[in-house]
Parts: sequence; C-alpha cells; structure tokens
Amino acid sequence: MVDKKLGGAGLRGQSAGETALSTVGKSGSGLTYRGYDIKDLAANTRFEEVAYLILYGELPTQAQLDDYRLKLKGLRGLPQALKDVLERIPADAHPMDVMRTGCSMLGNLEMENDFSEQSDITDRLLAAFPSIICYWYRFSHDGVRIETETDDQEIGAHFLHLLHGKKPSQLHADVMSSSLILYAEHEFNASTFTARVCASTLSDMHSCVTGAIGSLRGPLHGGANEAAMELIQDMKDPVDAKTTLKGMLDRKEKIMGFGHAIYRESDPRNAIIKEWSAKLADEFGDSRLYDVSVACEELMWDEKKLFCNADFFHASAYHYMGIPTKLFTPIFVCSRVTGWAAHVMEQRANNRIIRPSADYVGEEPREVMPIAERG
Ligand SMILES: CC(=O)SCCNC(=O)CCNC(=O)[C@H](O)C(C)(C)COP(=O)(O)OP(=O)(O)OC[C@H]1O[C@@H](n2cnc3c(N)ncnc32)[C@H](O)[C@@H]1OP(=O)(O)O
Ligand SMILES: O=C([O-])CC(=O)C(=O)O
Repeated sequence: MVDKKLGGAGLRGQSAGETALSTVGKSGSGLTYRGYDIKDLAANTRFEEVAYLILYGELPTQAQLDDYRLKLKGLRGLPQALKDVLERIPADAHPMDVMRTGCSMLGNLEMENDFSEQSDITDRLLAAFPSIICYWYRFSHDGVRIETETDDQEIGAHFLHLLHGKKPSQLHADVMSSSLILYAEHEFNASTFTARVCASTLSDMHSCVTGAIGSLRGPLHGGANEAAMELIQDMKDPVDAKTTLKGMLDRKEKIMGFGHAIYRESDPRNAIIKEWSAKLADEFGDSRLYDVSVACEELMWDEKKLFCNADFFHASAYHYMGIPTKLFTPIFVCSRVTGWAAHVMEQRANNRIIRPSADYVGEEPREVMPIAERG
C-alpha cells in the first residue's frame, strides 16, 4: 500500500466519528459494506439485497427480500401535489435540483413526525426517487405524464422502464443493479457527512437527504460522472484521447473521474463498472467510448499515477444504455439514499451535535467607526 500524507485542508485524515456501515481504502483499495467485500456483493447479490443490508444490518433471506421488494413496489406512486410541482420545473433545470426539490416537497407532504418513522420514510424515498426524476424528465422533455408504478421487481429496471417506456433487457437490468450496488455507501464522503451534520441537530430525514443531494451535485463529488461523459464524448479514438488529456494535464486542468480523497492505488468499484462497460460496448456494436476511456485510464496512470474512480467508466456504461448525461448523477442519488439514511440513523442512535472549531485568521479586535467616518 502506498501511504499518502493525510492531514491539513479538507479535514483529510481526521476521524470525524465512528461507523459500522462501511470501510473505505483499508488495504489501499478495499471497500466493504457491513463486512462484505464490494466484489462479493456485486457478483452475488442484487441492489435491493444490498439496500436491505445497509439499512437493516443483515442480508435478507429470500422471504425478507420478497417482502421488501413488494413494499418498495407499493411506494412508487407520487402524490398529485408533488407531480404538480415537478410539472412546473423547466426542462433546462439541473436534474439534481429536481431531485433536491422533489425530496424537499415530499418532506412537506409526508413529514417525518417521529424518528420511529425513519425506516419507512427511507423506504419511501428509495422507492420514489426514480419516479420523481423520470416523471419530471418525461413531462418536461416529451410532454408525457407517465404512470410511475411499474411491476418491475428491481429499482434499476424500474428506472430504465420509466425512462424509456419499455422494460429493459436482462443485460441492462444487470448493469443497473450492479451500478446501484457500487454507489450505495461510502463512509464519510462529502454528501454523507452533510447528512450526518444535519442529523446531528435532530433534524428530519428529508432535510438530511435534501442537504446531501446538494453536496453530491458538485463535479468534485457525484457530478464527476457527467463531467467525465462530457470529456470523452467528442474523443475520436485512443490517440485523440491521449493527446487531449495530455494537453489538459499540461494546462494543469483537473480530469473528472480520476483520483480519490481516500484510495491510493485504485478504486475497487472501477474494475466492476469497467467490465460492464466493455460488455455494453460489445452489445452496442461500437466500442469508441469504451476504447477512449481505456486510453484515458492508461495516460492518467502513466503521466500522473492517477486512477479512475467509480465515476469514470459509469459515463460510457450509462451512455450505452441510452441514459441522457444529465440523469447520471440523479441515478447516484437513487442508490446513495441508502447510505445517507443509514448514516442518519447511526448518528441519531448515538448523537452529539457536530460542531467543530475553527482557527481564526481574521482581523485583530477593533472598534466600529461611525458611518460618516468610514472609507
Ligand atoms: C464518487 C466520487 O465522488 S469519486 C470523486 C469524484 N470526483 C472527481 O472525479 C473529480 C476529480 N478528482 C478530484 O478533484 C480529486 O482527485 C478529489 C476531489 C476526488 C480528491 O481530492 P484530493 O484528496 O484533494 O486529491 P489528492 O490530494 O490525491 O491530489 C493530489 C494531487 O493530484 C492532483 N489531482 C487529483 N485528482 C486529479 C485529477 N482528477 N486531475 C488532475 N489532477 C488531479 C491534485 O490537484 C493534487 O495536485 P497538487 O499536489 O499539485 O495540488
Ligand atoms: O468517498 C468519497 O470521498 C467519494 C466517493 O467515492 C463516494 O462518495 O462514493
């Protein structure tokens, strides 16, 4: 393992609390959810099993999984007042702002009155987020008021069904399930920490998740998958990809989808989504996006020893499935709500308000001058 000096800006390397939910980078590149390795989970479970694990502590039995999926299926409908709000959001709005507003509006309509409701509120958000984003997208872009209650067993397949108006292929359902597993939980990342800070004031679940959505929106965090797509979409071939990136590095530009605050050698989620991207490229019959992505990965490692994070190969994978770029980060929300909510519950179970101190670097004490004497 390559040790990185952790400290200084961005609270890097400082423990900000305890969690039993996940470990990140423990052996340089590892990721576990409640003790299970991400590779094991991605190979042997579906997303609803992982959501259940994160939220309820253990992997479900078949009977528990059946009940859980049935419950989530029953929570996909949106109240008319929420649909009315979504219909008023313009087509050129940022879809992450739609998610933020959708979550906040649901908080007005289905308030968390007591923390005993936290699991039901979370399941509702998990079930409703694909409906919220697809209802807005299809209405604002296609003028269609979609029925958000499908009979799909799985959240990923349900999302693709709402978006495209037809059931997805098995391959696409598999990729979505795997992708949602990869994005579900990641310790004290910026958006999760936002949720925990909000939770520490004893605020409600909708406020915690709404704040987290705002933090995930930025290109240094969840927004990187969209930025990566914008980077690769015009690259003609691997040679063009390497020339473009070399120029960007020479100009000291940041390359979205590379690097990580905690991992030092690799992001274990990358190998998994990269493999799906290769399969999708095969099915699509045009591997340009996959090939230029591989060229970017090689160049970044050779030049800067920087590796792809979870976001980079998500760009080509989502694109191959016909998902518009601006919906990439909202999908992240549809998954990460599990991690956020589990952290909110963990914070509530052993709470002290999060309130660090600051090192003051401002003016020395001074007196207020009468306004006529200032300037
Ligand atoms: C799911 C997720 O949220 S994963 C993260 C998604 N975000 C991105 O992909 C955005 C691009 N990446 C980045 O901005 C950063 O790598 C972050 C925000 C993820 C981590 O930031 P930090 O912990 O500050 O990075 P780190 O300390 O490892 O940076 C070391 C050096 O590499 C550079 N570097 C890091 N990432 C990149 C990059 N993607 N492109 C170019 N240079 C980079 C830094 O500028 C820094 O250079 P310096 O020492 O000359 O200042
Ligand atoms: O952990 C981080 O800083 C960012 C990240 O990869 C995630 O939230 O999935």
